[in-house]
Amino acid sequence: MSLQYYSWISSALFVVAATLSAICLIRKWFNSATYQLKHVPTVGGSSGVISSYFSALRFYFHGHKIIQEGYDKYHDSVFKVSTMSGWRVIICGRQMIEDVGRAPNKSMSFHSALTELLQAPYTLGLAGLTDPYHIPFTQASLTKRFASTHLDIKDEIIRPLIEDCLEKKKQYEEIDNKDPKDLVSWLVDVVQETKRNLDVEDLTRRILELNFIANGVTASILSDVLLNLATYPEYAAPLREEVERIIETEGWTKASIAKMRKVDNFVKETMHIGTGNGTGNRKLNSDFTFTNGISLPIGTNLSFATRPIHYDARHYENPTEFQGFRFAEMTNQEDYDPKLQAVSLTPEFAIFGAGRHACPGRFFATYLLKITLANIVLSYAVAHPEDHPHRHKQTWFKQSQSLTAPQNWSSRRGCTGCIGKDAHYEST
Ligand code: HEM
Repeated sequence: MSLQYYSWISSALFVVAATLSAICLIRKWFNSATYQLKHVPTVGGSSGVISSYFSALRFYFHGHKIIQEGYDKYHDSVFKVSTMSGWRVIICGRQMIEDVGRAPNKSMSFHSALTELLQAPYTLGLAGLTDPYHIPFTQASLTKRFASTHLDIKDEIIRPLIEDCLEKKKQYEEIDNKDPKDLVSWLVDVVQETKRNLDVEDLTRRILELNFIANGVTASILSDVLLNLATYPEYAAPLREEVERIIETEGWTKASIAKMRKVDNFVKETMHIGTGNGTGNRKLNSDFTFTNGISLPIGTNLSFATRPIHYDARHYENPTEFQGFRFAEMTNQEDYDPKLQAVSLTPEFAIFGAGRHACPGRFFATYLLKITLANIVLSYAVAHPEDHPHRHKQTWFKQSQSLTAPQNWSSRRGCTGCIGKDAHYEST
């Protein structure tokens, strides 16, 4: 064959390879999240293929400002931010939050979102997310039983405790029908009732997972409650008066704690004003269209703009000012409106998420926070140390902050890096 013929063949092969590569690239581009989310406005930088990585770097340290900036522009809608693991769509509007709350698991998944966020295969393990039988337990059994048993719940669990529990359980069953009051025994009950395999390592992971979900955030909020009590000592007397009045007639019961509306309010306002942005995480299992017509493609990661929602003057008067009895004062009724209680879910108070995956531990958590605050106001005067009378500023990482103190306070006392009594929260 002639040289000319070989040259023709290689040119033809080159053209075919180049065409196929171009088709693959074009297909990849049309399937990419960047293309599929092109109708969702980008905030915090550009949406270019390379430049979005610079935006993602910026998001690490200015995530809260970027989310506030997006909310200010699109407070009834959505926007997207770039993160190192891809685009995250931030949900702002009331109706859209309700849509997320109502969406079935086949449309959007809380557990897939968590698997990715927490890198579950390397941290908690996947079993707890693929067969989460301990989650409904948190809702039903824990909420029903916590009033009589919350003090018995152990902080730390590692394997001998489970084995000990199994042994005790055997004895209880043999002796009488006594209902043991600890988390391990309750979970063992669920495993046995549902005829699952009793795998000690798997149980240990689930207990650690529940501890991880439950303890950190509750302890953070308790610290924040105490810091607010120290920063605003004028609330101590009315709180103490309420606790004394109620326990004098009713004692320390679940029902008497429920009647402490000022205590409930102080805890709720602490959560309202001290929150970060990390709630309402979902990953779409299929394309999803919100009731306002906005569509998002399968695979999209979502979160709520929790903090800007809490700081929105359309929802709350002077939203960035700490008002310890804000919610009780929103109604003049004698009975505290149940919708205003700390455990209630509304799109304007999104710290516990929304809908079917809203925090099932919130009844237990707020009960613990309230009973602890009630005890503390009776027995202690809480104050900042004399040599450091202000709160420290908070550090942010991506959209989250530790809940122990808010950031960006402007102290009128002029202590740089600290938070004064007269300070106001700033929205950015
Ligand atoms: C004040 C403290 C707490 C806060 C602010 C909080 C917040 C949250 C949030 C935002 C979610 C996700 C909801 C959503 O995306 O719609 C969640 C889920 C969850 N929380 Fe909490 N939580 C707290 C305490 C607790 C406690 C004490 C427990 C257990 C005793 C608990 C157990 C859970 C569980 C099991 C889930 C997963 C629900 C599911 O898979 O459907 N939480 N929590």
